[in-house]
Amino acid sequence: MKGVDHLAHERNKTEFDVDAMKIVWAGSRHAFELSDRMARLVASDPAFQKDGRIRLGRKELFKNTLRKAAHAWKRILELHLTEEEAGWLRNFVDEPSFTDLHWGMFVPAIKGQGTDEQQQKWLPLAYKMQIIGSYAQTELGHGSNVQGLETTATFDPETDEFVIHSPTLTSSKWWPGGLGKVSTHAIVYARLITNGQEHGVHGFIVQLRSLDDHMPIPGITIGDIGMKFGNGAYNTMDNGVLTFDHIRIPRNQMLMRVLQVTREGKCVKSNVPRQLIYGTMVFVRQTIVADASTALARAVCIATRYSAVRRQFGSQDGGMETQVIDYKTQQSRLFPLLASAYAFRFVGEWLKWLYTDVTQRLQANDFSILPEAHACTAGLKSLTTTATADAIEECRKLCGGHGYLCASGLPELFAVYVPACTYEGDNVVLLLQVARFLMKTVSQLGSGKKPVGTTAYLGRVQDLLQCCCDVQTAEDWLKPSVVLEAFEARSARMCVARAQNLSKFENPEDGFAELSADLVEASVAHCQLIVVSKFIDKLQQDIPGKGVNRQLQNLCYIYALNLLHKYLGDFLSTGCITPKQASLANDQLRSLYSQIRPNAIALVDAFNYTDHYLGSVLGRYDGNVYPKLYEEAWKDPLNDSVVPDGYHEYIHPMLKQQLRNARL
Ligand SMILES: CC/C=C\C/C=C\C/C=C\C/C=C\C/C=C\C/C=C\CC/C=C/C(=O)SCCNC(=O)CCNC(=O)[C@H](O)C(C)(C)COP(=O)(O)OP(=O)(O)OC[C@H]1O[C@@H](n2cnc3c(N)ncnc32)[C@H](O)[C@@H]1OP(=O)(O)O
Ligand SMILES: Cc1cc2nc3c(=O)[nH]c(=O)nc-3n(C[C@H](O)[C@H](O)[C@H](O)COP(=O)(O)OP(=O)(O)OC[C@H]3O[C@@H](n4cnc5c(N)ncnc54)[C@H](O)[C@@H]3O)c2cc1C
Repeated sequence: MKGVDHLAHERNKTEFDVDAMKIVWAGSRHAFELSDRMARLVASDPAFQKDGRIRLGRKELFKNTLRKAAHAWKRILELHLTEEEAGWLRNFVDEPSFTDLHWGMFVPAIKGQGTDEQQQKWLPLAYKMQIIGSYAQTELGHGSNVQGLETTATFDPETDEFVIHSPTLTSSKWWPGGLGKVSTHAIVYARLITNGQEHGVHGFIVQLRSLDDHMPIPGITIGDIGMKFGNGAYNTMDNGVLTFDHIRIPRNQMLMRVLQVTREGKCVKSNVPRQLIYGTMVFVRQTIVADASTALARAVCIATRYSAVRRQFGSQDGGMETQVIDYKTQQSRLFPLLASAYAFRFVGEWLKWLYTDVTQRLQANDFSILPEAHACTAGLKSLTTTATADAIEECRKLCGGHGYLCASGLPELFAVYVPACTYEGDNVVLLLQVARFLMKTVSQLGSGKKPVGTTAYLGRVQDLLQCCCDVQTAEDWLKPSVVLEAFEARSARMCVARAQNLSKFENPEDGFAELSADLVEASVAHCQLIVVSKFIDKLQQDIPGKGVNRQLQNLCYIYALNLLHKYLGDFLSTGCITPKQASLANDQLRSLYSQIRPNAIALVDAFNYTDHYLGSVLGRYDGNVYPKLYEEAWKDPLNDSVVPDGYHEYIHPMLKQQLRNARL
């Protein structure tokens, strides 16, 4: 059987309506149709082809990215695409570039932190790309500790200007994407100083380069910080270094939604909380969660299709060998990742809803759920990006040797994805933020303050500390209430135990530092509970399509029970479940793998990825892996000549030398 036939045969086994699942995956029919149209538009345009990207040198690679970004903008204007359509188009171009920062951080920062007048002035310029913006927060010396940033913005009342200055080497802005070679402007985060007094870190709109000849504004030193991990990958981005030598900007270029500086240099607080200065990060972290499911789904799609095509061992009577997807070990590694892709999709959908809700409340001066929004975006960003980065590497291994070839698409996907564990907040630092939120919530339980939202379960802490898991058979693990209670009890018990340990310290900050590794574990448990509970919520919705809900149920329980298996130590040590119940969960997991198996290919087809977007010979929709892999090898520049360049200089003399030695 050829690879092509393998996948056709697999698709015949499907037990659910794949087109209906495509809509579930996309979020709505509208989102499906729009993303499908944009994916095809990009895939059919030769200007967006990606072949050979990994072989380009840095300069060529970067210029190629500039060309694609310009072409994308041209098509957006020609086709009068909406903002939503344009976003999808850029996504399918599939190449990190300065436009990510412009649309993803510069524009949102002005929207979130700018006053109405500032928005009216700057947004039209940004929307028409008459200016290109970056987000310059991190410095050489500080990234995580935002309050430790050193760049200063000193108000000069004589000229009604701020003087932006880099007082030390470590105050150099370092990392901002799009900054190195492209951006004309940036939101620069700096310590505000007025009348000799410091007022914390704020954002300022600063012009960096001339709009006529692109030269840096006098007093600004700017460049790229150098090559990053992997070929192609994130090297299409010009992450930059930037220093200021007393650069003057008008007073009205400080983003003043949170704090206004008057003509006299007086600081006037508005009614919005200071934390809103961090609002852009909350927004981006939320988008990163949605993107995690996309990246994970790509890797899983490649590994699943290839696992159905690949055969090793097991031939009987000269018959065909076993498809590697039929090995239980392969299933136990692959199917939880497939389930995670769906789980992250749905939690991403929910997080988007939460973000929209918070934004609307903020507009109505209701700031009550800002701490929860911060904890959820920080925690879920950390959980989903860590899991996705690990999963991409696991998918590479699931594809055996061929997974290591760039033609598999996995090395580049890994290299481009892995910094997501660091940018927008180091994943451990973010989990510590969640831990602070959880410990605060637990400490307030005695005062009668009822926790709401994702921490509502902590309001039932007494019950959860005593509850006994009610599982007697493997089938009992398919009850949503049972699974939910196990995850809630585990998280509640871990939080309470950490809070009790913290209370033994005289100084809470000392305790927090000493127990930080344990606290991070409690944060992970809490975030996993959120993902499980949002998946279960999804199952309660009316989901149309033959067999679709059944598949989602299977995936949901695979996600939950695999976590239970992986974090068994937590569940057993907190006494939420017994070893016997854990063993039943494992039995159920194996049964679920068997049920998912015939649907695996259709479940990845539901992601609706074009071959262009996947960029993988192993993950091709038609399964025609071997002929294409063979063809691909001959495209390598090393194969341009039969005898390699360097033969006469290095190989031939060596061989001759050996011959001479042999004769001696
Ligand atoms: C083959 C494939 C090829 C190509 C592929 C193509 C495409 C790529 C594919 C995949 C890529 C995937 C996704 C890409 C999508 C987007 C990303 C694009 C680009 C990335 C650009 C990156 C940008 C950046 O990194 S910008 C810099 C980000 N920096 C950080 O995140 C810094 C982290 N630090 C902090 O956030 C904080 O300072 C802190 C850690 C929270 C520390 O604060 P601390 O408590 O010490 O002190 P504070 O006084 O500051 O805070 C006290 C108080 O405030 C509350 N708080 C803190 N933060 C927030 C917040 N954000 N919102 C609300 N409240 C907040 C905190 O809880 C305290 O509250 P209490 O006082 O009540 O306790
Ligand atoms: C590809 C990429 C793109 C980026 N783009 C941008 C951008 O556009 N704009 C921008 O402003 N920035 C950008 N950044 C910077 C990024 O936001 C920071 O690198 C990130 O926030 C981490 O900060 P850091 O580098 O200071 O790490 P550090 O904080 O120095 O982390 C080093 C180690 O210390 C640990 N650590 C730090 N603090 C604590 C603590 N309190 N407790 C326990 N452990 C701790 C961390 O877990 C980590 O293991 C980008 C970074 C990358 C890699």
